[in-house]
Amino acid sequence: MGPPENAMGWLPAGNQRTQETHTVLSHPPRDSEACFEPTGDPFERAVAEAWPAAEWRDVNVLVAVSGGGDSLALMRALASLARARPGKGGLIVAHFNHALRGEESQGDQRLVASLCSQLGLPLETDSAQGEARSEESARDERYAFFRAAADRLGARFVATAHTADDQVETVLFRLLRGAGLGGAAGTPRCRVLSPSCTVVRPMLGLQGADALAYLKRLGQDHRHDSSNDSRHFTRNWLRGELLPQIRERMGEGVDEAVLRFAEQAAEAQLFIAAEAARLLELAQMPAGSPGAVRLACEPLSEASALLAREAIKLAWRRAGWPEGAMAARHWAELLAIARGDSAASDMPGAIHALVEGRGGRRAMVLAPKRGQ
Ligand SMILES: Nc1ncnc2c1ncn2[C@@H]1O[C@H](COP(=O)(O)OP(=O)(O)OP(=O)(O)O)[C@@H](O)[C@H]1O
Repeated sequence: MGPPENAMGWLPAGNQRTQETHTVLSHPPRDSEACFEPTGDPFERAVAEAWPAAEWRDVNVLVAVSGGGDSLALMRALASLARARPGKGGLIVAHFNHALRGEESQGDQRLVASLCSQLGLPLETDSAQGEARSEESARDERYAFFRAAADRLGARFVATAHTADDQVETVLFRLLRGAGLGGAAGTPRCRVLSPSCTVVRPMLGLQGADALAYLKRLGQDHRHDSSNDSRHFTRNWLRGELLPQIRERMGEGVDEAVLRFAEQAAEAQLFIAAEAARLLELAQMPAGSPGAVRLACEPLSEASALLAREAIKLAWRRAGWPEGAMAARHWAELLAIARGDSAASDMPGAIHALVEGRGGRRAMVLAPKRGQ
């Protein structure tokens, strides 16, 4: 589906109401000149530099707005930039009400809705059906909502307001929990959400303090998420207690140091991924039976352990087998089997590994166990 268009570049009238749980409110811009006058504000310039308007003004963009300071700043900046540089696309605000904080969650939604109405931006919302079991499941629900909304509204991008502060927290948090190089690379600037939609994070290089200063200049209120004050969740403790202590002890430069490390990790990860894909091309053989994966052992034995392990992981991922149950020792075991250092065995996730052939013609076959 191409991006819907109408005279203003917003949604066609027929798209304004599509599902019971979704609402798209299209308001005539009230006091629009005051709202949209490009201010030449440094924050807007920084957002424009990170994500040039030429990349998004001719397509529909969902702006993910929670009601907190970062995402309201992104919404205001993109709205101002869109006004300064009109195109064929439109901004649509997307808010997911997790309904985890009672009246506070309703207040978040009201603030987002009222700002949409003030700026003349369409709003797409949905609410959680039950209480999310974990932060992960809440996030999954939110991204499922973004995916469905982007698909239905023909949005090419979902823009989120992750900042450099979020990135520092994410990288430290993952390292402390035992991330590999990929995890240490942090949140990517872009990621594919669906075949037709990409998540972009134009504020990854900006700080939350810049966003708040911008809102202050605009006289724009924002919401405070009281659950962030609780130290119950490790991530909040890291943000609220550990990081301030680290900064006090080691200076503000620690943030830069963590971000530089994350960038290097991302670069290294990209390089390794490309090399692993090349190695897999050499190793992959016709599977023989449906759902199975057959890999020639020779190229895997000759390559470095790092690349061979990554090639096996890639084959596993491409087969669509779950990675959750695979710990580092399981990947190491598969590698040892491929290299002839260990006998074939059962892997978690109901996959069986066996070795066929001899010498230079050995192949490792991975296949779901019978009856699974
Ligand atoms: N309820 C929400 N509705 C719409 N957008 C949201 C909502 N919550 C978060 N977002 C978007 O996601 C961004 C990051 O939010 P937050 O840091 O809370 O998410 P996270 O779960 O830590 O990260 P991730 O989105 O990578 O999983 C926000 O700045 C905003 O753009």
